[in-house]
Amino acid sequence: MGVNRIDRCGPQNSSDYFTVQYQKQTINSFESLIRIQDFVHQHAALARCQPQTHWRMWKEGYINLERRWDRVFPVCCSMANRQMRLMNEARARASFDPRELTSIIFGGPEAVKACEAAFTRIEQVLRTSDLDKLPDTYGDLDRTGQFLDGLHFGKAMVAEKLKHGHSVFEPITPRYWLANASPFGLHVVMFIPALKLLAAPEQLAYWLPLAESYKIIGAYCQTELGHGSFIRGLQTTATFDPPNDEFIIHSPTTSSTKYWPAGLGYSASHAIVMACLIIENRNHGVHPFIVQLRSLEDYTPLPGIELGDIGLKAGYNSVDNGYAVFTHVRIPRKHLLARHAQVAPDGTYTADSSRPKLVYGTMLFARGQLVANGYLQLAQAATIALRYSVVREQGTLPFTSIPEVAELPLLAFRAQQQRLLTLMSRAFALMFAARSAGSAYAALPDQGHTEYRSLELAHATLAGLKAYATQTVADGVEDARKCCGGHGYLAMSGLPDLVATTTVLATLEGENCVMYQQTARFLVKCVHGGADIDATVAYLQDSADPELLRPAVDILDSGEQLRIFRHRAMRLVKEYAQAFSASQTRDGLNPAQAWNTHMMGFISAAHAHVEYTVLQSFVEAVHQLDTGPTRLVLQRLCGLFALGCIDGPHGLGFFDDGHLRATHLRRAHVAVGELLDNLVPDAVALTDAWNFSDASLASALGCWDGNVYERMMRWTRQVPLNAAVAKTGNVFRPGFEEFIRPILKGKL
Ligand SMILES: Cc1cc2nc3c(=O)[nH]c(=O)nc-3n(C[C@H](O)[C@H](O)[C@H](O)COP(=O)(O)OP(=O)(O)OC[C@H]3O[C@@H](n4cnc5c(N)ncnc54)[C@H](O)[C@@H]3O)c2cc1C
Repeated sequence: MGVNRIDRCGPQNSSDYFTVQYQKQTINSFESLIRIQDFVHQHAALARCQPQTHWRMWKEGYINLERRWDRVFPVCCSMANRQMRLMNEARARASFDPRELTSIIFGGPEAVKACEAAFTRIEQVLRTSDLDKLPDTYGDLDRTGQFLDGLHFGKAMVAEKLKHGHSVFEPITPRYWLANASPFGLHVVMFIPALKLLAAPEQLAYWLPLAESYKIIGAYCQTELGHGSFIRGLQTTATFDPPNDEFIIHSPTTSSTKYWPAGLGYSASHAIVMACLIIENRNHGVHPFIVQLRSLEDYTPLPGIELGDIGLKAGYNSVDNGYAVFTHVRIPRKHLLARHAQVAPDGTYTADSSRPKLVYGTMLFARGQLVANGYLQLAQAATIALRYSVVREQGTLPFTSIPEVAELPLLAFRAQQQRLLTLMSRAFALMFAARSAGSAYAALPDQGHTEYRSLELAHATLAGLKAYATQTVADGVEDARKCCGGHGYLAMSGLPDLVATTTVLATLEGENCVMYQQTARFLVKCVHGGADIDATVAYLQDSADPELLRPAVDILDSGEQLRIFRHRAMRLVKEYAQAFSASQTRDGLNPAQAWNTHMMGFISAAHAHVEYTVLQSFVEAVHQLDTGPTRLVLQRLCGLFALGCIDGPHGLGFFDDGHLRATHLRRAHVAVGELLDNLVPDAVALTDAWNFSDASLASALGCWDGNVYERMMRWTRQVPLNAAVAKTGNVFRPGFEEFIRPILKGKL
């Protein structure tokens, strides 16, 4: 039998928890799972467990499942249909142990365990682990329903954090969306970091404990109807009133209405409001003020403050992005966050010289969070599409007839392999790049104004990486959706949600075109920079290095690839820096005109620089691993990533100065084919390595077990429209009586 014992280990008299232990050598194959099926089934029936579908606890031949029983039961009971067998066979072809890679992704076995435990707990609270049930979010949720859903998971995230003291759900939601999707997400991602960056010590001592214990809930209130990217254009005013020792927060125009801040509609009690500081008719520029929005007793808006939700969006409807109109709202003087600028009772204004940059440090921190977590959604989309491509069989290759050969799984087609495994390679590339950039923003909230130089570097690094990462993620998620054909367009595939929640990342926390330009400005400065230029950009001064200009030899070698990427970045940055100068000296343009003339070039140059650093991080991360199958699979992904960039939409920059030639491209095509041949057997194991729970994927196409068609039909029958109509003789009465019958009867 192979099963030693099954014990309850949950709350007394509860059938929810079990410890299941199997003998070491017997649980190492699919067959051994099938053998224990009857035993497991019998015990499940005795315990009256609901059969639900989830299994991801296959470890070292010994399993100690201190987890919900429902994760074990169904796979054992029903691992019978063709799709599940295909999935199982594909999984068995892996050349490496996915748990080893999981450990690399999440930072060690203990971190993996803690993360799994957090997900298990929160999925129980949210009741999302029953995969026989159509996820609520794919039912009939209107704007209000979606917001309530957001409040539900937002509250669970807060409770999990406060009770278990971890940060798993600070940057992401239980679906791996960015925390911006929770009504309380920006409280952690922007409000608290803004306090840490902008409040004076005594202010921090007062506000931080309130915020960290959720006695207040904060929003970050910057964007207005009329201005987002151009922060100096904000119009909300904070006028100092010395006799009363107060500021008066006011929205002087319609376009100054605060519009977009997450949680501002109905969730936040307080906000950090970015407003122009006016003292005796002099505008000192945009400053941060802490403003109480609602009564902490009954949550009514305070006098002079109009608040509301901005309505349905393309995504993120779980959060109440809101608007605020301030009409002469008075706040105490000490509510100006005064770490970098102060107003004395007599109206004397003092500020650090670096204040203008530091004020926007909060956005830097938020960008860092976005870079550090955005790739997870790309990995989710690749997981769904790869798993689906393993079990969906459709058609054959040209020149074969159906009786001759069985239909092929989608992943047998080269195009599908290349598209999806390239997406997988990009998810890893972004992950390693995020890690390398991590140190740039991790320390930000605690930095003082003395670190201005490192702030400038962090700003330039994160701006470009934010743009690169978010575009890669959004494009990739959309391609994964397309790779799933019609079913990928169904909400229940999980992909439309991923598309909606990632497409916006190009816009929020700094629009991507604007971000690339900020990096470009820094790079241009570095070309002419002094001796203390940072190591990450020092190559821009290497013009005399003949090594950089040497024609490419073996583009399959990672060292050579790095050189090629560096060459492209250096050439583009210098070329546009020179063009920028020439437009001024030769053509008489002023700097703004010259910049505008070459804007697209600067964006390409910044993109090339970021892509070089991303590849650099990937190559370095692979080199640091011990030799073995896991390193080999990552090395192949790294190669696929690099060659995919050369052959991608931005690849022209490698060729247009003749550094790479058509022969290189042909060589790259052959090499990509070889890499794919080696990677396809590892496709499912790569998806497993990310360790996404089925509930977090919420996808009928992408579950671990491969049971796609049965799950799709089970969920489809539960679609509220179908469930309701089933009760009325399977006729949609209102539709039939009012619209269909008149047509049929000619009574229009
Ligand atoms: C889901 C979501 C959540 C948000 N949450 C918050 C929040 O919590 N708090 C908050 O304060 N705000 C929030 N925002 C607002 C967000 O920060 C802004 O929308 C964002 O910064 C983009 O600014 P914008 O809307 O002014 O775009 P615009 O600047 O108007 O951009 C429009 C177009 O103009 C181009 N453009 C603009 N300037 C330049 C330039 N200098 N050079 C070249 N091209 C340019 C852009 O590339 C873009 O193509 C949120 C927005 C969204 C969508």
